[in-house]
Amino acid sequence: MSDATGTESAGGSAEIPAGGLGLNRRNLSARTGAASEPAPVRIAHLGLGAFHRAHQAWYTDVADEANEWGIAAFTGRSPQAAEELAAQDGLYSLIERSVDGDSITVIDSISEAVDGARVDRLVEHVAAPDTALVTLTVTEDGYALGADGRPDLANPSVAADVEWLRHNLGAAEFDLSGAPRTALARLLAGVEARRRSGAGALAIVSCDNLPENGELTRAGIFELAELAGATATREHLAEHVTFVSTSIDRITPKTTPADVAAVAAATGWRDRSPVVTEPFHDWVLSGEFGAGRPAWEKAGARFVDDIDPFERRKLWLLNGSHTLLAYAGAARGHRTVAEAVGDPEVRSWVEQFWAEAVRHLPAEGLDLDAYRAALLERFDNARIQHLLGQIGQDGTTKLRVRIAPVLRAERAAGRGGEASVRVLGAWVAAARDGRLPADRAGDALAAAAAASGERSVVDLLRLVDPELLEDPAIVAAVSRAAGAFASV
Ligand SMILES: NC(=O)c1ccc[n+]([C@@H]2O[C@H](COP(=O)([O-])OP(=O)(O)OC[C@H]3O[C@@H](n4cnc5c(N)ncnc54)[C@H](O)[C@@H]3O)[C@@H](O)[C@H]2O)c1
Ligand SMILES: O=P(O)(O)OC[C@@H](O)[C@@H](O)[C@H](O)[C@H](O)CO
Repeated sequence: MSDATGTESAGGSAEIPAGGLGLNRRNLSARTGAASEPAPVRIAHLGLGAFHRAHQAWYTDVADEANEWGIAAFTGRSPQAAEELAAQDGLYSLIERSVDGDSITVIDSISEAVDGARVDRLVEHVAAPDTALVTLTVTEDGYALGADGRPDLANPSVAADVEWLRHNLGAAEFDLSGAPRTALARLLAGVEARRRSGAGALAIVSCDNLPENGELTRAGIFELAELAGATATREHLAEHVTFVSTSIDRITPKTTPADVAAVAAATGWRDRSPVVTEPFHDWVLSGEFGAGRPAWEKAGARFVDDIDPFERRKLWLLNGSHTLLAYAGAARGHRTVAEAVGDPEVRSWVEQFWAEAVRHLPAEGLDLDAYRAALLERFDNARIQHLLGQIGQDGTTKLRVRIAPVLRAERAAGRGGEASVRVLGAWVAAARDGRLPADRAGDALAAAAAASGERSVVDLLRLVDPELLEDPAIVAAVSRAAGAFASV
């Protein structure tokens, strides 16, 4: 349902050229003949970031030729992305950036862009009978779950939200003055409103880089309902709400001022909020959609019974090697994925890590050799400026799901897992040297890094995955690897 202002450019300066046409539905319709009315909202989305706009909103845009599936997209923490997009009627330019040039398209599947603090609006949309699904890209941190997968009550926002839910889910009307702050609590309030409105089935579709993301979301929401003593909401969840697991893939870096200028120069649109992504895209989904969904398969999405092998392939091979590059590549002075993977030493570390990981993936149906070759090509695309500093954020959570499972599997098979150990060593060295990007573990991470000698390795690894400490050889090996990175 998008317009067709496809065009080619090769990027530009950081200046927005004077003039140009403001991007909004009236101007788009006048220029291209596209429908000027937004599609009716049938999808609510939490986490209006770059990835949602490059992935789910793009899939919906391509699939929804009849303009029937509009998205109401909510930011998670700051209103800025919603304000910028609302000023453009939800429209934005998607820059598909290949090694040869840019292809730019206006995406119009977001019908409403809303500040996440507007919990009233979210609740209204989730309760509406026309709404069929809720998608999420709130980052791994946004689920606010502890290492045991349960709501992290040590997080003050979660504790406050449980209190709010306890007082409001059973009340005749929600008191939104102290409305929930965390994504799952907001969603649970919406589900309770949907129960009251008598609307039927709803599918909740997690699109974050987490293993078993559907099941994790399901367990987190059920546990919140339990903590809030919300029996009726819990029963409604069990009867009417399904949780869909997904493996999602499209490398999407942060937009830069140069990208804004490139759109203006290539298309004439004055767009404050474009998104850059790679041409590659993949979406594998598993679960029930009781109230329907867009025909995402028209854009290449696949629906499978067992998502686990796809999920592990992507999380370990792509995200695992991204995490490797973020610490081991950065230690060698590299700034972006393409720079780091262009360093033959670092590239060989990536290949070694992949060799460890693929031993624990099914050989059938995953085409692992082709997948790895394609990954190298994607990482080599130097026109995508994917910053290692961005990828390296929240390493404790990411190492837990991307590296630790491979290392544990290698050790269980009687091998050393040297390539996985190297990633942990690079991360430990960066933590000790104060070179780590921001991490949700904050003070605990700083305290662990400040401990002396092997103690710091033990304390740091505990933050990643306490199970790693059950094998003393891992601590010794990570200490040695960290020593090697400290001297890089
Ligand atoms: N960017 C990619 O290449 C990519 C690819 C695959 C999957 N993903 C998944 O999508 C997520 C978002 O990536 P992005 O590129 O859109 O990032 P982004 O920074 O552009 O957007 C993140 C969104 O999540 C919200 N958010 C952040 N922290 C939150 C919190 N604690 N609670 C609630 N909401 C919160 C933000 O407000 C924003 O709306 C990633 O963390 C990852 O799980 C990203
Ligand atoms: O988005 P994050 O922070 O979970 O991880 C950083 C990258 O590894 C990730 O965004 C990949 O680019 C993406 O998963 C590719 O599909």
